[in-house]
Amino acid sequence: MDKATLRRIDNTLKHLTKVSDIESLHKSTTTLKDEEIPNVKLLRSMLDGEFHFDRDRLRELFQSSNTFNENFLMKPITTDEHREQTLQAVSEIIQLQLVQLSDMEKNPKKFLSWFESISMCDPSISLKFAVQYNLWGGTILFLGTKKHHDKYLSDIGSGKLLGVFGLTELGHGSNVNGLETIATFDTTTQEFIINSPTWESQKYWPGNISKHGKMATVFARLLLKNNNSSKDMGIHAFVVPIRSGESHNNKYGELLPGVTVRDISLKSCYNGIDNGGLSFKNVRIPRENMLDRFSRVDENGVYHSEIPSNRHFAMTMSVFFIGRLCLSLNALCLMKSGLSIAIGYAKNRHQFATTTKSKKEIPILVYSTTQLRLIPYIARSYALDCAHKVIADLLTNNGTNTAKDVIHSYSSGFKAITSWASVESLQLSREVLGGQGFRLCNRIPMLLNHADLITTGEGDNTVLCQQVTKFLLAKYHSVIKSSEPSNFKGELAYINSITSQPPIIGGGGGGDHSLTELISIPFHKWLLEKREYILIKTLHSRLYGRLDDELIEPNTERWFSNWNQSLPLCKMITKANVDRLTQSFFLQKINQLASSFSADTNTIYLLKNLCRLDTLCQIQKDLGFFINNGLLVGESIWIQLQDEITHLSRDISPHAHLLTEAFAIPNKFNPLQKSIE
Ligand SMILES: Cc1cc2nc3c(=O)[nH]c(=O)nc-3n(C[C@H](O)[C@H](O)[C@H](O)COP(=O)(O)OP(=O)(O)OC[C@H]3O[C@@H](n4cnc5c(N)ncnc54)[C@H](O)[C@@H]3O)c2cc1C
Repeated sequence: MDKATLRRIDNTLKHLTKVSDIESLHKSTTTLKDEEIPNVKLLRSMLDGEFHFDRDRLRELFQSSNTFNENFLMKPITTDEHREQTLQAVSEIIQLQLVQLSDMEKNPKKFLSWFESISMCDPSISLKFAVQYNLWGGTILFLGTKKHHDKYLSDIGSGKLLGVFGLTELGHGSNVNGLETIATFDTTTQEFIINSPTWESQKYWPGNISKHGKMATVFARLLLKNNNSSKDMGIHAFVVPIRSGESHNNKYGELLPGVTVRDISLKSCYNGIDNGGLSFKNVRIPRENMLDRFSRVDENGVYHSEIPSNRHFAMTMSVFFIGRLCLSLNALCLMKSGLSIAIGYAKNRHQFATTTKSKKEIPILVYSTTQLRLIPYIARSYALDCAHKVIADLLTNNGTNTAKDVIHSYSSGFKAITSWASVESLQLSREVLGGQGFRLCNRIPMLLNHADLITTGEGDNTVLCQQVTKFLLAKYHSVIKSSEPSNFKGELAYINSITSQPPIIGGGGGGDHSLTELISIPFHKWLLEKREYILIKTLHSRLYGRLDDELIEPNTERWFSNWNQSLPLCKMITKANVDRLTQSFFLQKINQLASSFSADTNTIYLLKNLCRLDTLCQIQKDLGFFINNGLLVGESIWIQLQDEITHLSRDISPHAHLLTEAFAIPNKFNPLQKSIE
């Protein structure tokens, strides 16, 4: 052990002897009494949910197996060593047999819970699963048919057949509809011929490509002969073998003829994943390798499709919502991990005394600025955790009844907002650790880099916000132009019951908001609903013109110009939508817990305060909007709001360590805990 680590252990132990001081300082700043300590077991049971046994088995594995030691944080290791360790970790998780690949479809709640748990260790491990199960396995499961399922799924699930998901190209990332890779059908040999016609058309970024992958699902433009020319049928997915079986020189096999691979090598994160570039020259695959759930090519080269050509691409892409939700949970888990470490540090790190006379330095968690850096994000973690659980319930209980466009919107919006929140919180956690926050062994900088990737992976957040907005706008437009222009349904049904005045909660009088009102959950709900509605209405009138005015034709230059000017609104609308859903879903889970046999009033009280704090913080981020629209009034509203957030954070802070203890991050991944052991 190096000297610095020993010093850290020593300091930590010293700090631990001062627990009573910390408690007394906290006591003076809290409104909760000692006997009102929340029940950490109850909190943990809420977060772990119904698959808590599976989660515990994973935690035991991470704690006991050396494969899960994060060697790359302690000393330089080679990229190859990291990649092999990641693969070994994947294999040890698979051996537990906690989920089946088919659970993505049959039991998404179980799959999502499992995915969040595997996000606790080195993030390369969960991303390796995202590639192997969600992307490579997911394309076979969701876009393939029985023949593909029978042939591949079992070996993909067991990790025997490692694969690649080749969608993104060097030239096209967000705009995947512009891909250039080509699949032409040869009727004489009954084969598709795969080609990368340009440098930009190489598949770029796929994990498992540089080293481990044997096969790939390749998204390519299907070209079919039409008299003497060829007709572009749009983007379709094909299974393409890329490596041979084990060879003398290489246990992962040699590249097959016509396949070229480039290694992307070191990145700022996920270095346990072998990302790379992949291109094809006249690679032939049999006709049955086309993933034909939605469309197929018969032996005469004739195309058949279940769905209209203009919907084909959207349908193909819509099956990936589960992968996006997994990454969202990944970001959430990184945020929880960072908060666990930062709270442990802030509770034990002492700087300055309260008075010049006093020799006793106080824990930095007592400072309101430290509380404000961490406690609102603990609240956000609980709120987003519960929201993801409600979405998982919807997917599992309603199955196909939950409309695809709703799920696409949820997965896109929540992935965007959760990953942005994760990056923000990890940056603040890093700052709370001061200089220690730069040491890789303390995990925070590593977690931050990984959370950052999730803002881009599985769809760039900014682009996803446009998709959420388009979904909401279309719903709004269909009602506005209908014969019942005020009868909103489904996702917008909340608009029907928004009152013009806020719910009256002991009113403040004189135009100011009373404290009761400011912390009132129904008032928060009203504010969130109003914001989303006003934003959608504003964007709608910008794009379509006023109702009695000329309509602006969609898909025209004028439309694009308006749309482009309005893009900042897309981010605001997505945030407003996700915030409204988050509050509603969080309350749903709190109420569920409150009605359970084991619930106690103190824990429920604390959870409701977390809900209040989370919503107030989201409102504060958009304060200008609320004031400008007359939803929040009074000259001193800005300081009232800040004070309320500060007070709530202060009141919750004595329980911060219990709240993060309930995240149950294994000690191995908590550097402070590790040194105490
Ligand atoms: C570590 C890693 C692993 C990956 N693994 C895989 C994999 O296994 N398989 C795979 O297929 N892909 C993979 N990807 C690719 C990933 O999905 C893409 O990086 C992502 O979709 C974004 O595409 P891009 O990088 O080309 O960015 P671009 O699309 O070029 O975006 C660049 C910027 O332009 C902005 N922008 C683009 N279009 C618009 C618009 N219409 N309006 C406003 N702004 C816009 C974006 O917001 C972004 O800020 C991986 C990427 C990384 C980094």
